[in-house]
Amino acid sequence: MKTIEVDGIKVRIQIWDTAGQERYQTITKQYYRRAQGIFLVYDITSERSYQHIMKWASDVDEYAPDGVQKILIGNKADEEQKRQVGKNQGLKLAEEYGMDFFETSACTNYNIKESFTRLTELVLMAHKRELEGLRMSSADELNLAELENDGSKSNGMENSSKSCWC
Ligand SMILES: Nc1nc2c(ncn2[C@@H]2O[C@H](COP(=O)(O)OP(=O)(O)OP(=O)(O)O)[C@@H](O)[C@H]2O)c(=O)[nH]1
Repeated sequence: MKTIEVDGIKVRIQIWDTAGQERYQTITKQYYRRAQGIFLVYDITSERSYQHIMKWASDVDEYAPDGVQKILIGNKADEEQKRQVGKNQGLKLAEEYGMDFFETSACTNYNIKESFTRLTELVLMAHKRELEGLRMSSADELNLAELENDGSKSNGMENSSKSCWC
């Protein structure tokens, strides 16, 4: 659990670090279901981990809720001398997936706060959009109900006037 401040609002976030190893995949997938935001993390010193992002992204598509917010992370930015994945490769992949992208370092703390703040911001914005959507659709339903009501009133009047004619 961590409390961070986004646009002056204190937000308490719950962070889960899922296991990357194949043998834990069955358990890992269960965590996706309740996630609101997901970091897809590769290691900039490992081309292989970058190639694996596609697999992670398709798992997320399959198991995470529709509106889940995602950010691509290239971690170990402090290990420049061992770099195998260019920053442009990260940016390109993130663009393909329509995600934001950060290079980070858990060692030096580079971009850690920034990426968590951004993901939280995206989750909050998505939540707000969802609430507005719900409010609008319930307003539509009310309008429809009113129209239907009016319709039945006018029907009623027609009927009552008809009954007068008889
Ligand atoms: N230099 C450097 N090393 C890092 C960084 N982040 C993690 N490491 C190291 O990388 C190794 C793996 O880190 P983990 O946090 O276990 O990686 P993980 O992806 O969670 O691994 P799984 O638990 O198998 O999913 C450890 O030795 C860490 O100390 C970083 O930003 N820079």
